[in-house]
Amino acid sequence: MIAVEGLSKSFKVAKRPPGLKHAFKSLFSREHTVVQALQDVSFTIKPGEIVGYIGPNGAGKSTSIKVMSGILVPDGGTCEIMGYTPWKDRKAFVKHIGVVFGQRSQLWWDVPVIDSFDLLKDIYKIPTPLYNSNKQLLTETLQLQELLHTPVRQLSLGQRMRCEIAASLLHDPQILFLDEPTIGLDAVSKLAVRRFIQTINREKGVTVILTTHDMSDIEALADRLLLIGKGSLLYDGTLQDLRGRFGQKKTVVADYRYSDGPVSVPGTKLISWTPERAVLEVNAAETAVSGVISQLSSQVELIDVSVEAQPVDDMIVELYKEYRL
Ligand SMILES: Nc1ncnc2c1ncn2[C@@H]1O[C@H](COP(=O)(O)OP(=O)(O)OP(=O)(O)O)[C@@H](O)[C@H]1O
Repeated sequence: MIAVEGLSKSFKVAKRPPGLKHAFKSLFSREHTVVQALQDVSFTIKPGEIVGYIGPNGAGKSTSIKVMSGILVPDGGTCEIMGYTPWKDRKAFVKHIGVVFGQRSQLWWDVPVIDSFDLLKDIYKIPTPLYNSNKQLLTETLQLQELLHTPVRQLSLGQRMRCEIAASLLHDPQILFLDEPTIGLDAVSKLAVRRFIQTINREKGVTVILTTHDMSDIEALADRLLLIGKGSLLYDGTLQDLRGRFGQKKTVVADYRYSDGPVSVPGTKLISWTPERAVLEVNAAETAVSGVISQLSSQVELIDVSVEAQPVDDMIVELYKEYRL
C-alpha cells in the first residue's frame, strides 16, 4: 500500500548571530546551513497495518508524514501510495488519506465544528448519504454530540482532538496519518482515542501510521515499529522482537517476614534491600525467574512476590542508546 524508497529531504535554514548589527547585515547577505531531515529512508507498509513511527525530537518523523501526505516535496527518492505519488497527484490522492497533526488544527477556528465538517464535505465532494452516515457514526463513537455546535477555539485540547480525528475520517480514507494524536490528552481521552483507532483499523481496515512519544500508544496500538533517528531509518520490527532483544530484564519484588541479613540469589543483581523487602534484577534469558523465587523462599518467609517486565519506555531508551541518538 505504501512503498517509500531512498527518500531524502533537506531544509536550508538561515543562520544569523544575535544582535541588531547582524539583523541589519542579514538584510543584504544571508548565511545558510543545511539540515538533512531525511536521508535515504526506505520501507513498505501493507494494507491494514498499524505502524508506530518513533524517534527522538527532530528525528524526521513529521517531515516523513508531510512527504507521505503530499504536503512536502522530497529532494530525492520515491514514494508510492496506492499507486499515487503524493506530491504530484495531490488532488486525487488526498481523497484516500486522512491526516491529523496533534499540534495543529485543520478545523476552522471561529466556526462551530459542524460547519467545518460541512465545508470538508464540499472540499472532498463526499456524497450526502456517505457524509451523513459517517458523521453519525463518528459523532457517536467519539462522543461529539455536545461539541458539534461549539466554535473550535472554545474546545479543550482533548475535545478538539476528537473533532480533528472525526474530520480526518469523514471522507472514508483508507490510510490515516496521525502525528502525535494523544499529545497533551488526559488519561481518559487518550484511552478513547486509542480505542477509536483500533476500531477503525479492525472494522474498516484503515491503515494507520502513527508518530508518538508516548510508548503506551505504541504498546496499545502498533503491530510494528519504525525507528527513525537523525533522518535515517534505524529499526524496523515488532514490539515482540524488541522485547526479545531488550526485554529480558525482569524486576522481582519480594516481601517477606522480618529477616536480619540481605538475601543472596546467584544470577541476580540486588537493587535494594530492607529487612522486609528485596528488589532484584534478573536477566530472564540467563536465569529462570522460577528458580529465583524458590531460592528466595528458601532464605526468607515470603509474603508476596511480583515480577515486572521491563517497561517499553526503558526498551526504547536502550534502543536510542544503541544507535547513539
Ligand atoms: N520547515 C522547516 N525548515 C527548516 N528546518 C526544518 C523544517 N521542518 C523540519 N526541520 C528540521 O528537520 C529536522 C526534522 O524535523 P521533524 O519535524 O521532521 O522532526 P520530528 O521527528 O517530527 O521531531 P519532534 O518529535 O520534535 O516533533 C529537524 O532538525 C528540524 O529542525
